[in-house]
Amino acid sequence: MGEALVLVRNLEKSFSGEKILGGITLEANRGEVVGIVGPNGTGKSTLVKILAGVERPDSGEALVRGKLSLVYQEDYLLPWKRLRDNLCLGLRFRGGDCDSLPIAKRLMIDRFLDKYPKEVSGGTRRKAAIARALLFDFDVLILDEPLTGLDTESKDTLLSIIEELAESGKAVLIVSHQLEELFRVAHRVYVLNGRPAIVTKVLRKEELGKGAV
Ligand SMILES: Nc1ncnc2c1ncn2[C@@H]1O[C@H](COP(=O)(O)OP(=O)(O)OP(=O)(O)O)[C@@H](O)[C@H]1O
Repeated sequence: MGEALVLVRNLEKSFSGEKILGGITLEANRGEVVGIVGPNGTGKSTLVKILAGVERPDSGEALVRGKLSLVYQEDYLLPWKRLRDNLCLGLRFRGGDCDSLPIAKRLMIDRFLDKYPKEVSGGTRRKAAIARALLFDFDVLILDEPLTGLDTESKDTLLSIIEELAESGKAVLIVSHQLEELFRVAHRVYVLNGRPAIVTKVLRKEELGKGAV
């Protein structure tokens, strides 16, 4: 097993006195694609925000080793910047060249690069948010509902990219309700359930896709 790049131990979080996360423990290793599934409101996005450092846990640990790139459930594209400039935020930060963007071509959004976010479809905005995250330099990629709104070809492309990232030694953590697609790429899937949420099942590669949830 590879080195753990995401480590969550006994993580607890309450909002307004109500416990949402009731002691979550999970990990994602170098070279792994790990899924998190669970009903609406279980606390999956809260877990992602704690890993990102934008929410503070009440107790327990949530660690990311190395550089993190993240796609939130909301696209958070800057409305006053064209897609190209949105995509290039990370690249320019590192002094990179933004003229040719192969990832935009691969995700089939290259013809929209001169448009503003409000001028393109929801699926195109989603792919732009994903492309922006992929253009950062990272060890760990966390994707919160990346497949929502994507057409079949775009989903297939994104799943191929995710597999390649894992093969190149990144850890990829995906929150998704799209179980069939998630199970195609995940090495392990954590099932969260209940209020407060706990991990009720861990599905391994060999069990995935067999109606195990
Ligand atoms: N900042 C906050 N303040 C108060 N309550 C919050 C806050 N953030 C999340 N919650 C509550 O915590 C619960 C878990 O929300 P969260 O968005 O993490 O769930 P989720 O599993 O990602 O849901 P979904 O599948 O619908 O995306 C919800 O009841 C939500 O209203």
